[in-house]
Amino acid sequence: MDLIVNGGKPLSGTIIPSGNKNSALPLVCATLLTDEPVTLHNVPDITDIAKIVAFMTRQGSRIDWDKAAGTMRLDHGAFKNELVNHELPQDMRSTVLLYPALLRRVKKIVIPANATGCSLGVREIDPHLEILAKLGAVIDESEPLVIALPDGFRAARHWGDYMSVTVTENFLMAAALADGESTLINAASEPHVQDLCAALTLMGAQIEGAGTSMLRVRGVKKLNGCTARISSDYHEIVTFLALGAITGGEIRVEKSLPQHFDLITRAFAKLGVTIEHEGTTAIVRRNQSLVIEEPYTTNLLAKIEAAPWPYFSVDLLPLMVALATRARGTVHFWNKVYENGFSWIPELAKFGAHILVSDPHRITLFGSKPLRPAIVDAPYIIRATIALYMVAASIPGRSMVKNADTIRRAHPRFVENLQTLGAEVEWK
Ligand SMILES: CC(=O)N[C@H]1[C@@H](OP(=O)(O)OP(=O)(O)OC[C@H]2O[C@@H](n3ccc(=O)[nH]c3=O)[C@H](O)[C@@H]2O)O[C@H](CO)[C@@H](O)[C@@H]1O
Ligand SMILES: C=C(OP(=O)(O)O)C(=O)O
Repeated sequence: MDLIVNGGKPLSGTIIPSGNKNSALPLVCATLLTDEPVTLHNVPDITDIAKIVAFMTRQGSRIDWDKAAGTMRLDHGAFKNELVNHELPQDMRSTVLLYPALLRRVKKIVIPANATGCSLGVREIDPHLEILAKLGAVIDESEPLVIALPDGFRAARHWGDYMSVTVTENFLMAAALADGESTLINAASEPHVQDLCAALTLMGAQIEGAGTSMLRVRGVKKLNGCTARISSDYHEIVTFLALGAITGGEIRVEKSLPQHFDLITRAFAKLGVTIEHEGTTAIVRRNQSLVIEEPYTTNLLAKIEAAPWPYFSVDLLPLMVALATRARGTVHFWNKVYENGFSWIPELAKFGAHILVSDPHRITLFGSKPLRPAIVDAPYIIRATIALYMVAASIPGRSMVKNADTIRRAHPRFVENLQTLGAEVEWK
């Protein structure tokens, strides 16, 4: 579906963000590690979650999802210990998060070729196979790849090549039920990884080091049911603040997470935007200066660089790129993670933005150039699609972001939320 945008109006109002997709997905997958019922609050009504729920339901799980209340009760007591069909959910990275629980339950799984997620980059499967093998899985290198878990998970020490979010989450889930103490060095520490640590702890797991790059897990025999809450989506909080700034409106986002915002606030400041926090409400006031900060060091440009947490998040980078098209000055963006992180820049240029792509990881953006409405194609990258919408929303006239459905993978009621802020936008 396409987004039809009549831009140029300031967006103002108050938003309550939904739950973070990247917290909700590992938490829903972790519930499969126990036969006791688990209740999750603040579950976002998004297509990635719907796909996992459909898979679990086909396997016999009982799942009651009150979408309006955001509450989900999962009971895997009747989950069949053979796969009904061997198709795992498609076109989403989080399918990999089913591996630890499925290995325990069905002992052998075929790895789908397309657990690749969005098109930000090649999404490697090797680090997943490596960690699962360390923890006791056996990889059969036939075509297609098959992983088996003949004797349950066993404890291990592993030092990953890099801080991978889903590899760390798979380590936590497998090690929680391994026989002994496991260690992961070079672990990811994103807020969603911290959420999974907290939820597994409520289920009885013994985890030390949550939020750091070294995790220690003492395996337990069994995990129990619990009630856990999914955190507000910081991607959504940043999206709405950036939308206020780019359109010149005033937006307040409630249930924000100020403890995660130091560097995010700093990135906004580099683009001439002040973000205020009143308790758990984040605020962008109307008519921000949108002047890019100049470093004191000569011959340097303002720079926003994204890398694994606690660096600025790669998933937020497109939102800052969009904002910079309206800011006066020049800024350098560096995506240290994904080799296709800027593949959508030619679409942004269709609005008239001036951007020099230095290499697949780095761009220089010359801001405040005259922009015009355009018809652009969305990439299969959630926040790059939102970034294209943001720019369209800031330009008077009718633009179209084609094939923008990818937004629904992570953001429920996105268009409805925009409309409450006064946006003229609709799905077609
Ligand atoms: C469901 C989920 O939670 N998805 C998120 C998760 O995906 P995911 O867990 O797939 O992302 P990883 O952290 O594994 O990183 C993705 C890719 O980036 C490359 N890489 C990453 C880090 C690094 O230091 N060096 C490096 O080369 C690797 O090729 C890797 O395959 O984390 C990504 C990085 O925050 C986010 O974009 C995704 O939204
Ligand atoms: C990259 C993302 O998701 P996935 O890892 O599922 O592709 C994302 O949420 O931006």
